[in-house]
Amino acid sequence: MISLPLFSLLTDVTVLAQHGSTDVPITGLTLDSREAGPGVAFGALRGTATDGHKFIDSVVAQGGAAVVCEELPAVLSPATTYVLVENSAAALGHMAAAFYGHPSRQLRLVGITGTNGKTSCATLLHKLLRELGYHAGLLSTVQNQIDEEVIPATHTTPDAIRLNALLARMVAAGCTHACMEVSSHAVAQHRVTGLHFAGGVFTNLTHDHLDYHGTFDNYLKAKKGFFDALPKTAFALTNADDKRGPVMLQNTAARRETYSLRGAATFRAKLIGNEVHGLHLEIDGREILFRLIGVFNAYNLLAVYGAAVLLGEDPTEALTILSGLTTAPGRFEPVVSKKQGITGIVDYAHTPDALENVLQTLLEIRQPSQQIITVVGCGGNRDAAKRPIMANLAARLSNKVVLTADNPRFEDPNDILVQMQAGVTAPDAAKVRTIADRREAIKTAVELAGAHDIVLVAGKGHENYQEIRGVKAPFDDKLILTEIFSELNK
Ligand SMILES: CC(=O)N[C@H]1[C@@H](OP(=O)(O)OP(=O)(O)OC[C@H]2O[C@@H](n3ccc(=O)[nH]c3=O)[C@H](O)[C@@H]2O)O[C@H](CO)[C@@H](O)[C@@H]1O[C@H](C)C(=O)N[C@@H](C)C(=O)N[C@H](CCC(=O)O)C(=O)O
Repeated sequence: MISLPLFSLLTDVTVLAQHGSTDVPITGLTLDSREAGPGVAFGALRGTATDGHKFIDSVVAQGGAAVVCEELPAVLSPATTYVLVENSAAALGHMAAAFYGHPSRQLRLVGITGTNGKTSCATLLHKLLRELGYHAGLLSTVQNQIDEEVIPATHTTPDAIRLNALLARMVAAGCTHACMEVSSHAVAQHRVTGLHFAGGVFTNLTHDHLDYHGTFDNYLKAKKGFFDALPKTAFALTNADDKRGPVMLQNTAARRETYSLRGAATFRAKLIGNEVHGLHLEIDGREILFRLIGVFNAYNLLAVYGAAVLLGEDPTEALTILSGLTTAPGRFEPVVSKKQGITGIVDYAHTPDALENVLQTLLEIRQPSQQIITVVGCGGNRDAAKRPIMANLAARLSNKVVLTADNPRFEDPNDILVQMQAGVTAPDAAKVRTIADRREAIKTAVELAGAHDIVLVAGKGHENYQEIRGVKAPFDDKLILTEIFSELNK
């Protein structure tokens, strides 16, 4: 069991005031009062739904050893140490890193941020490092991994305590490298504060999460905050073809590097072919055939290749391994019905940009006679502004569309569908139907498809549940598509 004096966790924290001894031994950290008890230090965070400061008294009543807060309670207990800081979340980031022995300093940690491509890049880089012979960890939306061991993920980027605990497990398992997704929520909530990165990668930035960040500018600043905090020993690798790529490199102390499919950059690729069986790229003068499909994956491959080279890996070896890799679960995953000749594609695309990318890719690689039938919904209690945009895109870029429910959460799926439909303009309206039941929607799409057509089921990708009114019921697009194909084959 870890037991460290409180003062040793505060080395990187600016303490404004303290009440009680910082010699007190700390055996655990928490940001949730319900987990507090003797030996535990509680960080009072100002959340989105409530203010953690409300729970300080209950932490004291439970025997909590210390409280880190931005505002002291009116009455202080002599049995608890209070540490006043400007930002509890940032302080907790530093404390969590110190509590677990700064595991990120013992790893070559690469953080990947951007609206789309984070999971694919993190997963591909992890696979590449493993194939190169390293012990490596992965923190992603789909799953966390220590070498082959899979640890379920609850967040894209876990909170600072869980994050450092996982990194410490990686170090204990002998990992030398780790790849992680860095979400904008994580940056804004200081989940990555206190981590030492060997490199940061930016993929792209488009409309998402405005429900949380309020404005696009705030969203951009959250992403940029990650690059601003990189140390000068790190590399900052950005997509030069994305409008916001250059912004990420401003004011960072890290070494600035770029990748591009269009112009001058540290890592350059030329698209030679983009077909159903894979991509044909020329990278740094070498022609390579990859198993991954679509221009968006050309960007992902280039980002991962760049990161590997910046980590000191041999370019030829990195490209040779990358050429054989496939993508992350739920990313452009094919489910083929041989009997009917229909190709199902399950993809996590749940943002306008990602949906457009997938549909553009399908338009590029399909045969002229193949129709595209898209099934898509939008999540409840999340960014409502994207709903009409996604329906509009689906209708414009598909031959037929079935709008359906995603994870409705606490919203009525029919209300979400009405908001989606509002984005469909007159000539496309005839292509669109709405079926709130997602299974029925997928079945209808398959019935609408003729031999050799493509059915795209977008939005949920690897998820194996559908979240309705706080309950996660089993639901797996890939499984359901497979079942529907075999039912029709009977
Ligand atoms: C909107 C959001 O980001 N919420 C995150 C946030 O919770 P919150 O601010 O809502 O917490 P709150 O309920 O207001 O409570 C405030 C504080 O009081 C504490 N509390 C609360 C009740 C109590 O009895 N005692 C107590 O101490 C809470 O532990 C918290 O520290 O801080 C929590 C602790 O870190 C997170 O678990 C929680 O993630 C929620 C579950 C979530 O769904 N987050 C999503 C939106 C998210 O973070 N997504 C990104 C990826 C996005 C993407 O790219 O797709 C991710 O990195 O996963």
